[in-house]
Amino acid sequence: MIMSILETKKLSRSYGTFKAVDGLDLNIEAGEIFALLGPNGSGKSTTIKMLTTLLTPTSGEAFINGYNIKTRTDDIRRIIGYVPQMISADGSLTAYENLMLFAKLFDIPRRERKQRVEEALKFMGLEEVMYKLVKEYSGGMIRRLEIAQSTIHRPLILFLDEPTTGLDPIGRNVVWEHVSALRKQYGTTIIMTTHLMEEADGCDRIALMTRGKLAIIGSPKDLKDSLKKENATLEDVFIHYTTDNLTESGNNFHNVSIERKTTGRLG
Ligand SMILES: Nc1ncnc2c1ncn2[C@@H]1O[C@H](COP(=O)(O)OP(=O)(O)OP(=O)(O)O)[C@@H](O)[C@H]1O
Repeated sequence: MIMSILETKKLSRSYGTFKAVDGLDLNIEAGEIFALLGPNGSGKSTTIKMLTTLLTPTSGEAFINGYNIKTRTDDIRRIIGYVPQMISADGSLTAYENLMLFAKLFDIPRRERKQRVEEALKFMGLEEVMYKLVKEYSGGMIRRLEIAQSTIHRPLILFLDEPTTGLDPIGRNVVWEHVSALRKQYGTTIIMTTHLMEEADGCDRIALMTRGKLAIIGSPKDLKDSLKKENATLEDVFIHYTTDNLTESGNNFHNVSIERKTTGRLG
């Protein structure tokens, strides 16, 4: 039997009476590159925050490497890395100094720190700029530094919240290459949120969320095949599963047709 490295059972989180994540069931295998996809406000970041122990679930359960996220937060923090949406590197320090801070934070033994920091910077392609101030870095370089920071302790799972937002296609590709290399070299499981179909298409599996619930889960091919439409794209999948049924929305067919007739008369 293949062991899941991450499992959630009816995982839920409410803000007041609003259910941001509503009964999420997920199983993620070790070494997968897994994407959480969905419209703004569908609950992706809330899910990541619960799984990284930053937010307590309202109900349901989740296990990471067998540890319960409610009771084993310290154990979980030791085996995960997290790159949030917001910038987490200090611009007034060099990359080397930023990474040294994280090496101390993660209790890397003093005698190993220098070597581990240099290795991590090299792995992310930053060895030539490691003594430059981070405020002089491009967006892509900052992202790679943040990934180096969050993986200095060689976590089993790396969580990335929209890792390539705001980057140009070249910066995006470089970040993506380095993320893939982490999986290849260290077997790191990667769980990311993204709004980019192209990025999701490169993942092993995708969980498409809408209104806090799982709409569909599977490989990019499974998702496209589910539409039973020739040459379906992930964008088609996204629209199909996340756009409100016309009869459910305020702008239903009846309203739209009345509006169009009125527009026609005005024209
Ligand atoms: N601290 C909070 N208090 C109240 N509501 C919140 C809070 N954080 C998130 N929400 C709401 O919960 C819902 C889910 O938010 P979340 O940030 O998880 O969505 P998301 O899918 O990550 O969105 P985006 O793609 O825009 O990052 C949204 O409606 C959001 O407004």
